[in-house]
Amino acid sequence: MAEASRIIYTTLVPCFRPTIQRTHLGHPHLSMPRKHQIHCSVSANASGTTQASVVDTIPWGCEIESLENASALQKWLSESGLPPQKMGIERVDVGERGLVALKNIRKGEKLLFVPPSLVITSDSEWSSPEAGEVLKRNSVPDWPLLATYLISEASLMESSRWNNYISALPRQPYSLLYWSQAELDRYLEASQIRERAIERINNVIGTYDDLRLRIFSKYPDLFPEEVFNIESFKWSFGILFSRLVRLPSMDGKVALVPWADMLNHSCDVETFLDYDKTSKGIVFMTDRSYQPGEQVFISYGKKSNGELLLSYGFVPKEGNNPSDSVELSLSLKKSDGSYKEKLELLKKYGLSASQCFPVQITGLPLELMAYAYLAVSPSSMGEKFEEMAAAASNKITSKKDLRYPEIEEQALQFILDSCESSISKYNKFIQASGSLDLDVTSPKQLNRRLFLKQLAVDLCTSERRILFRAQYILRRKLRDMRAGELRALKIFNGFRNLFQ
Ligand SMILES: C[S@@+](CC[C@H](N)C(=O)[O-])C[C@H]1O[C@@H](n2cnc3c(N)ncnc32)[C@H](O)[C@@H]1O
Repeated sequence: MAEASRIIYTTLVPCFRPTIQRTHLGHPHLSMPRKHQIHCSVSANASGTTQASVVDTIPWGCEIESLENASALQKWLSESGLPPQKMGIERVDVGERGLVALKNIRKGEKLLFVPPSLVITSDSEWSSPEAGEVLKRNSVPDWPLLATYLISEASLMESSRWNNYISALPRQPYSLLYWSQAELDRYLEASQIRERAIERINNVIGTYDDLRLRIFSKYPDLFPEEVFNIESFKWSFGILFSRLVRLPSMDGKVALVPWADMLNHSCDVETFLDYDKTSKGIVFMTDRSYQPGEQVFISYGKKSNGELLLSYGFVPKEGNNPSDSVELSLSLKKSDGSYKEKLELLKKYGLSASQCFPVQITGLPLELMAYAYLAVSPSSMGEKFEEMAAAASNKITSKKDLRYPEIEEQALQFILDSCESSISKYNKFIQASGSLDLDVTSPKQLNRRLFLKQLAVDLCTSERRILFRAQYILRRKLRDMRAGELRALKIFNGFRNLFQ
């Protein structure tokens, strides 16, 4: 039971991310139309690991480029209380479907006004009230509850009040949840996002297994396995990861907001969705003006390209995302005489012998420097180990800007070595990517592979760009330090000659 609730809990809690604060809710221009993708999925095998299997998709939702369901959605929304809009759903260059200005929209205007009655939250009424009761009695947290709610409502088709909304949702949301283990290994080997995707897939599988064991198996009439299975859960979690918003003015409540969730992400805007207490609706305030025909964007939050690929299945164009970062992994050396002592301190501060830190184009985080100090410090600096471990963690508020001039050069060299070993993995993948498709046997498979490969190449190129910058900064710093040391040595030798 404790293990079961841990699985549900971990599904909801983002994994440890030192330094960068992430906030809210998010394809590059690809040469390949998405409709040619084959639907391939990840499922659990007996050992709990993931494996690839080509399966039928779920029977509801639509192909994302289908505007037919989108017009039924607009009609239903306006009949259900959505006020007249200055935007309409159209096919767009960025994001396939999106909201496009129908009239001039000024900077600073509030748009949308989706009433709470049209918003899906954990408090929404269930078309099958008994099913909702069972989940609430078992204190199922918001995310798994909403995932089950979506499947329950979707399976009821026309009998659900959300039928028009669900029919317009993508049948296969774009997210790494839909990449097989082999695809993740093949295309994302160089990037730490591969581990994040595997962790997320396993969390979804774990959450489903937990619900099945604890609840669904006990109420098979309410939760039949033909409907509530790993395929439908992968779909509903894919929808949640790519569409759920956190509403700051509703105490951070998470919600699916029909209509608003047709807005695509742009790294150039900072505006996000929230509940407006005055108009009593979900709104966003434009931070630029739009002409009729222009696509209107919001921000899904300050997310790296890897995070956008993980949850939303797209990668912004290289250099377009000011919040982009790459995870650099540092590890304690097993040969270190103080390995055990250092590891224990790291654990005390929630860290491990191998730790990832987000590096941005603007520089390296202080936590990473503290970890590097700890990794290279000799046993004679034992009394400093704890402050280094503490500063490497993002859990403390104490001084993080540590400086130990006597080991600074070694620490910087240690980071540079990790950075260069990571760059060589990216180089290997990007160079090999031209030949990755030679073993494809069918045109359908070729299309999917080209599509995934393009996303992976875009991601790896943007991550490597940040590492190149870090490499440049580190090399320059080390060169300056070494030149300074040489100068100091020359001066010292000059003095010594003077006194000889
Ligand atoms: C909240 S939905 C937005 C509406 C979506 N385009 C639709 O038709 O349902 C998020 C999804 O839109 C797409 N998307 C959003 N912003 C994008 C962007 N800047 N580039 C490419 N795709 C984007 C991704 O497929 C993402 O998973």
